[in-house]
Amino acid sequence: VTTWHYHRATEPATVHTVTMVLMNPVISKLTGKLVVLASASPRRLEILTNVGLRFEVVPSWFKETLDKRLFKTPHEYAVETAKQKALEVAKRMPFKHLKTPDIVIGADTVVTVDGLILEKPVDKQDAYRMLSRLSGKEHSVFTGVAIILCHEKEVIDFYEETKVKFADLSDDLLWEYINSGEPMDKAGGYGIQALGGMLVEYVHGDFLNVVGFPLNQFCKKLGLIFSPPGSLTHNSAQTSPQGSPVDTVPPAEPAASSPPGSPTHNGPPDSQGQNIPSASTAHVSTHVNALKYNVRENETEDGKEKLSKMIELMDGFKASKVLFTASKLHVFDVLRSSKTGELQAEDVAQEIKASMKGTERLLEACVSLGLLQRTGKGILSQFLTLHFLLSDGPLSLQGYIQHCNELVWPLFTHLETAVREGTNQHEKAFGKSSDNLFQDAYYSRHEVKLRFMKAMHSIAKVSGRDVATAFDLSKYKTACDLGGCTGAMAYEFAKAHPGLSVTMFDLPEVIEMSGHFRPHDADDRVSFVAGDFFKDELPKADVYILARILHDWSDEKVHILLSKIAKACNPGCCVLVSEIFLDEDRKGPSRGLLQALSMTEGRQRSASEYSLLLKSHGFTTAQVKHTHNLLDAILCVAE
Ligand SMILES: Cc1cn([C@@H]2O[C@H](COP(=O)(O)OP(=O)(O)OP(=O)(O)O)[C@@H](O)[C@H]2O)c(=O)[nH]c1=O
Repeated sequence: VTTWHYHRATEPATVHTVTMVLMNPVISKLTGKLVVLASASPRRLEILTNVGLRFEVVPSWFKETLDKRLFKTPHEYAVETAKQKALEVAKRMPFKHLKTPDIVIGADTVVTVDGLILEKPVDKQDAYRMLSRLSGKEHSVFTGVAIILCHEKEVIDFYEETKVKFADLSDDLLWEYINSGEPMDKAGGYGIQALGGMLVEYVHGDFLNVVGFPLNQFCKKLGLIFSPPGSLTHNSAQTSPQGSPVDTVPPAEPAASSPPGSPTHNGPPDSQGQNIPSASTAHVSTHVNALKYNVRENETEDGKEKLSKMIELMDGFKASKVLFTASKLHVFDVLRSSKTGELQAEDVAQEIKASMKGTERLLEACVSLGLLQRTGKGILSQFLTLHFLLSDGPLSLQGYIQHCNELVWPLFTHLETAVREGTNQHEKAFGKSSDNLFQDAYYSRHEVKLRFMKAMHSIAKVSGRDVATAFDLSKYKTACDLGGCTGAMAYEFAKAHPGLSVTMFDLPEVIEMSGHFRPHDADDRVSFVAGDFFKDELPKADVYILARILHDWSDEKVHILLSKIAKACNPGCCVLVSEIFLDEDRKGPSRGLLQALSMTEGRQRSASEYSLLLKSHGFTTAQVKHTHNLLDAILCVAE
């Protein structure tokens, strides 16, 4: 066990330290607490020492092996790594060192360029590859920081970005620099604080962040945590870009959502018989223990921003219903069909057969929400949203909007009961229970079935291209879209991959109606096969597509389906799962988490959870793609 104690005696002068402490009341708040820096970086030690912080150094044993592909952004990767480094030390200390720290600080610095994350070079050649990539370009340095409050079981995390531009560097200069030995223990292969400073043309942002620790933001965060009530001096620190400044985490649970390769944190209890918090089981608290409520808080910019967020949330349901109603009454179609694309409120009222007063209010609300535009002469459709709002057209979301209005809205009116009982509220909302969601709720009556299919069709149309082009599938000849509904996704795959024939497989009653949705120029490489993917034999294919399927089912049912696919697959064949991927810490996206509230037996999962489910059936994750569209995608190959 390596523990380095930092001794005050090594400081140059006591007077100097006292001045520091006085200058920084935040740092002095930590006096008397056992603060641990979970880092072997001499630069972090120096930065924190220089401001008078007293701490112990216990380098983390956490290996930086998280799968980078599972993170949407480099800073999420850096923050998660910092969190894992700090958690490892927080868990180990009570056992190996027989003391529980008050605070553990972890950090991780990465350099990003050309969409790549660069960490410490493994050898000289690697350093050369990194530095020559950085030559003549601007790059970003992200440091993720995690502060663990061990007794409160809270993790505060944040990151800082600094932009650095390198001059054009000759090979001779690069090799001379590499041979100095400086690059080897530094992210991106350089040290801006030493010889590496000579490579730099400019720095935008916090210099110390590049060196390895964003001191300024760190102090602001400490201010947020330790300021006494009534003092606003430190409460103005910016909120973590990760979300709320402090997230409360409960005692550790099995790390179901940990990315592959990350350790689980359901370790043994600490000396007080409590578990150290685990970052992988994110539980959100709206109440921040460490921040006492301050009545004048809403006078600050931050307070005002939070108030407007609250107002937005309180009114959110009204805004949704305005969109649903305007869409159902065909307001957008009516505006489009007018010769000028512009109408007076009374013309709209007449066309949609509604009262003048009601129509006027609806149109005004639509203008305020950015759905319509008011001109000198009347009301106009917003060009940018129009193609989503019309009832026809390639990118129409009308089907999904109406599904939200007719099915999801009634379910959400029973949310309280759904939360209390943990069950779906179909019976309360629609007067009948649904044991089999698809047979009983979605595909029961003709019009309900059509509405559900229109909803799935619009999602597939809007997201299909991004999903179909997410991965290179050129080596595959056949694909099977399981539960492909109207075939919209299958047609997108056929369009994106000229060498691919796609079988659309769905229940007979769905296939029967899919003709309504067939495009005029239907590609004959798409064929339709009827069957139940839980009961019937699956068509043979090189690629199995599961778009918006798995979230509807429990892990148990998912395993049944995946084992059938695994049996049908030859080595090298693959499964492409397309869903909303939850962030690894389950803090977002809210679109996915809100959808989960009206789910029946299914659940929303992160990319690594899908990856683990597939791994247990012999599929290795090849790539993950966050599309920034309605659905993300993961490609897993049979071993
Ligand atoms: C860009 C840059 C980086 N660094 C050092 O690069 C390491 C990053 O690696 P890490 O994984 O974040 O930390 P580590 O050194 O492995 O320590 P640990 O916290 O124990 O993981 C840290 O040292 C930083 O100072 C510099 O010293 N100067 C610079 O200009």
